[in-house]
Amino acid sequence: MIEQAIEDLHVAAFDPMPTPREVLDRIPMTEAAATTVVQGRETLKAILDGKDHRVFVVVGPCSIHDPVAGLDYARRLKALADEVSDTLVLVMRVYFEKPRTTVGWKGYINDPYMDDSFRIDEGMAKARQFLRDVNELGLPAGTEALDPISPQYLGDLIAWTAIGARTTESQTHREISSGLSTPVGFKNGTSGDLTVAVNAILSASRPHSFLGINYDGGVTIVRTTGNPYGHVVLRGGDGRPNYDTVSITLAEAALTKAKLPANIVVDCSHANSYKKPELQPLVMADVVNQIRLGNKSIVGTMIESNIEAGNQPIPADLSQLKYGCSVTDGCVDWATTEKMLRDAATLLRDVLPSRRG
Ligand SMILES: O=C[C@H](O)[C@H](O)COP(=O)(O)O
Ligand SMILES: C=C(OP(=O)(O)O)C(=O)O
Repeated sequence: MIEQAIEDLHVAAFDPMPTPREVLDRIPMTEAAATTVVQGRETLKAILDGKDHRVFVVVGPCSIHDPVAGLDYARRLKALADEVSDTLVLVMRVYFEKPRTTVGWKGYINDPYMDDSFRIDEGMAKARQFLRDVNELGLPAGTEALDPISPQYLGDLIAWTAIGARTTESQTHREISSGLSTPVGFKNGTSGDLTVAVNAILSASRPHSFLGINYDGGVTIVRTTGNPYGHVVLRGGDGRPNYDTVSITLAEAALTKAKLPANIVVDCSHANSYKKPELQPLVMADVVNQIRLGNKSIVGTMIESNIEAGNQPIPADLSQLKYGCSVTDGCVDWATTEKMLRDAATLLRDVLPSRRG
């Protein structure tokens, strides 16, 4: 028998991970959190069905790295959500998994201590705790589904899911989406290609059978029924925005041709603002203006926002981290966020009720 190893040549270790059931038992759903999740999902579905005239806004940090600052942000957002609730439905961006262009910190689940210790076991529990805390405030949460196993640990606390620009074309992510309990926004590709997002909605709306794990961590064949609440998220690409009226009209046409509802979310960040956070208010204002001028397809927007503006590199000495400032993409600060949302609510208040018929 050949003596040379032929398997796991590039694997350093297989470390244990608690099962979803163990984590759910440790951090169980509460009545208050469940109410927020259910109401959040139902409201978003009603908006996508054209039955609720409001616009939803997925707003919050590019990534969560400090739960204390994250909850500070969530409390502010909840107060603002109540203030604008006749016009806007605010969903907090609670992103724990970052898809990197090459390499970099991959988020709070992957490396919760930001020291390359990669304690995914602890990160998952901390992420669940944070999500439960946010929901208990009465604020629904939106996240990016990146890892195919994570939804088993966190999915019950999520009201809206994004599939990112780097994974919209991935069959695995389309399969997962077909079984998710939330509406799913598919980003256009990083090149700006919208076809991948339209194809993703079509794929995710159908039943799939694929490999996954159950709550006890056993390998299973997951059989899904299909998700009817897929929609596109325009985030720009290839160095060009795609929130202008021409791009929106082309997106509407692409959805109609695919016999899909013309439901569009505009991401004010990423390539739509050339990754310059200070440009996000211009994108938001433009989108609000389009709605005021009669647009019927824009159902939501996304804003990357934090307590402090901009972003910071992760320092070797973590005590040097600036409180409430992003360690991934740059964000608008809290004062700007309040202004963006209050202005939008004021400008949309009169036009929304008659908008979607
Ligand atoms: O929103 C987050 C980032 O744009 C995404 O994770 C890619 O980041 P990167 O290009 O810095 O790796
Ligand atoms: C990674 C993100 O966006 P995109 O997939 O559009 O790059 C994000 O919103 O964090």
